[in-house]
Amino acid sequence: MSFERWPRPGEDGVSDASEVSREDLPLRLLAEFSSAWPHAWHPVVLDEDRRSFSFHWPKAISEERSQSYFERLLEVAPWVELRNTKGTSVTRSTCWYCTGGCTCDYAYGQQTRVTNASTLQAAPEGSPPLTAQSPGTDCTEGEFVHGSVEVEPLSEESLSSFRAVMEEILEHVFGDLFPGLSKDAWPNSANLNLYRDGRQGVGWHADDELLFKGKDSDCPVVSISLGATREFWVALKDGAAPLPNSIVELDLCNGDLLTMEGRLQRHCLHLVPKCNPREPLRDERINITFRWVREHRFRCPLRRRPQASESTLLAIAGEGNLDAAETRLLPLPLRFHGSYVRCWSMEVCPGILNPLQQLRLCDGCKHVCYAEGRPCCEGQGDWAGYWFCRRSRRHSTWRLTNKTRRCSRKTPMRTEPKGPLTWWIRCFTSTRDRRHLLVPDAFGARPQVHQTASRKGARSYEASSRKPPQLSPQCDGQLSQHAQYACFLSQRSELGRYDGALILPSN
Ligand SMILES: O=C(O)CCC(=O)C(=O)O
Ligand SMILES: [Fe+2]
Repeated sequence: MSFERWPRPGEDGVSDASEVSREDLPLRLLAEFSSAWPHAWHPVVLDEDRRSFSFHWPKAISEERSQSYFERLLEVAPWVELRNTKGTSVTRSTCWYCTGGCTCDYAYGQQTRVTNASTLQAAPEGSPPLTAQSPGTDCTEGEFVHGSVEVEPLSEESLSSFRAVMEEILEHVFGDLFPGLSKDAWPNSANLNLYRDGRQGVGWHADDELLFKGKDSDCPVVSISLGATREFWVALKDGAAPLPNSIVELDLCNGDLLTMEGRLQRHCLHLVPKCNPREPLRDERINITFRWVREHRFRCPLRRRPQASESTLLAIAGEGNLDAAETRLLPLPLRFHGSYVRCWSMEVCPGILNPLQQLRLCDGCKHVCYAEGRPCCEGQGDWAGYWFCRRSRRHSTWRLTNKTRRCSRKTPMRTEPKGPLTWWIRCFTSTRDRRHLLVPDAFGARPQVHQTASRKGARSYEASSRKPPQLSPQCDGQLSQHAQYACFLSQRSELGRYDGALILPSN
């Protein structure tokens, strides 16, 4: 599997389903209508063959605004808890919002529906909770199947505050951040998700419901993230399951905006994985996915009304014609190739990790995240045979970055190694003797031990060498035996510190 792009349709045994080109059937990307095109946007998936696109705009919404939206939604949105099959745990909470008099409700999976918050009646005082609809299947993982959904009675006040926040968010996101989209082309609905902590998530699924015509036509979605950072994965669909080695992952942080467009819902699945239980429990995260309902339900009054044919809406829905000004394609900026998927190992660890990923257990974090593993890349050279996930690698960077900032505030952090490199290895242990287990093994000969320092009751030892260290399986085994051992490796040069460390298991 190549990483700068997914296999083309029909290549490497993948399905040969390709789509009509954007030249033949115009489709404009949502990002092109934003105020920050192209500089702020990072492509996540750019697959012209499959007409599938996803772009990420980090920190599109200011921290202050995001915080305010988050707090208000947490309090006033009519959250409905979704549970697992046995009803023993909550997988996430959701609610559904529509504008413009639409009364469509939203189906999570095959049967369960959540009532449209625009049509919910405020309950008279003392009335019992509403039990919403029949049990159903949510998403594609058995784990995310849930039983009947309880909707608490809502006060008139909280319902109208909910609508007010949503209107404000719509105005800011689409009015300010997408000035090129006329108001008639704004999304007319949103699905909201609340993940109370890292134990909640959403399984592999596609937003391909009939309401959005996601299965057989272009289907734009704009997702915004508020609160805690969570991972987001996208993969090519292989039948009903994700193609394991095609997973593209990124972190969605407070205020980030992500688009999914074109036929992505037809060819791909996405997921918000649960966090590693060994990491601290993450705080709440709210996600809002704005969508365009295009096939209203039978009982919805909008079904009978003629559909608006606003030209920018036609352009992002792939329904414009070749001559219309709004649907005429803009050339993509040079830095975007026609075929690209985001590849973390190329971005963060060039030369240290092999870019070909496999879904397997990470030698760093050992997190059984999905299908007994996570996307991992093998180390190169002395690191051959060790597999690391993106988070293991990021975790170690965080430590280095913090330390570097404290030590030399005036020296900017380098992202590329410059000058002669020195490899450093550091271990924390409560027993002085244990450094002898690690350090000679790592550097072969007798290295110089540079520092000993006390850190929360544990000592830290550092050793350096001009040659990359060798961590033998034997040495790794010794590390694993001692819970206090956390060892990491970094490259430093005279001119700065290379942001490229790898972390080993701390127990
Ligand atoms: O939480 C997210 O970022 C994704 C939510 C999602 O996929 C959905 O609502 O369909
Ligand atoms: Fe989704």
